[in-house]
Amino acid sequence: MNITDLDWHLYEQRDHLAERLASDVAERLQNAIESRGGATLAVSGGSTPALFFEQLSYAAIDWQKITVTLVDERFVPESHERSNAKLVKEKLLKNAAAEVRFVPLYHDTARVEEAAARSSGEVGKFDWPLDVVVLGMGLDGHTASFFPDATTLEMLLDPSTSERVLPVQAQSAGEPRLTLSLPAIVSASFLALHIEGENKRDVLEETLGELGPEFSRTPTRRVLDAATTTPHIYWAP
Ligand SMILES: O=C(O)[C@H](O)[C@@H](O)[C@H](O)[C@H](O)COP(=O)(O)O
Repeated sequence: MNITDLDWHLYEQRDHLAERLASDVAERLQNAIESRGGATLAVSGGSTPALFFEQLSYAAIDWQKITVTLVDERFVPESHERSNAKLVKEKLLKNAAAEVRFVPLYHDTARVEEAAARSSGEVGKFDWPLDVVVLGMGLDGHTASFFPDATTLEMLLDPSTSERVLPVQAQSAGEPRLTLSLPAIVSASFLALHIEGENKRDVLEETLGELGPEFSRTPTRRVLDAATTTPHIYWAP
């Protein structure tokens, strides 16, 4: 994978990026609805996507035929301030998108592994592959919840797993996580990586230049390398 194998969408301002990403995602979802009667969208959490979610919530598309889920989730209940489901419900599930079907990943189980097994079964009932997946990236090169210090990183990045959702234990993650698996992400018909700021641009360019063996590359690079369609990079300063 190198810079020319990606579709770059660069903007001067974050609000322009949010408008365009929302428009591109909405178009892909509506196209999926027109071709097969439904569409699936998986979004990431964190601090970057709020403006994009707000813009997407106004899209005039057939939201009642769309299912939204998360790329990853912290193992906390929706009432918790760190919940990605909370973020999505506050920023995306409103306006035109208010009634969309949302499938969270968190379950109130004793162990994150049990929650992963339950959500794996639930998202496994979707029409696969997903139509749209929007990823973020951390400054450590993680994407989804594929943290470089995850105890089971190679399992998380296993391209042959049949699991759709996996549990994650990683010191740097803050709490146990739930994440879509690598094949669930990279098989998306439209795969977008949404990053903002110079630091993340530098991290991305560094990871694209990695020459070491595959297993030593950052998780973001491993995902981009495994993508079945040309990944779209959305960036603003
Ligand atoms: O649960 C999460 O935190 C996200 O899904 C995660 O993968 C996120 O995309 C990156 O950590 C970037 O987060 P920021 O947007 O906060 O920089």
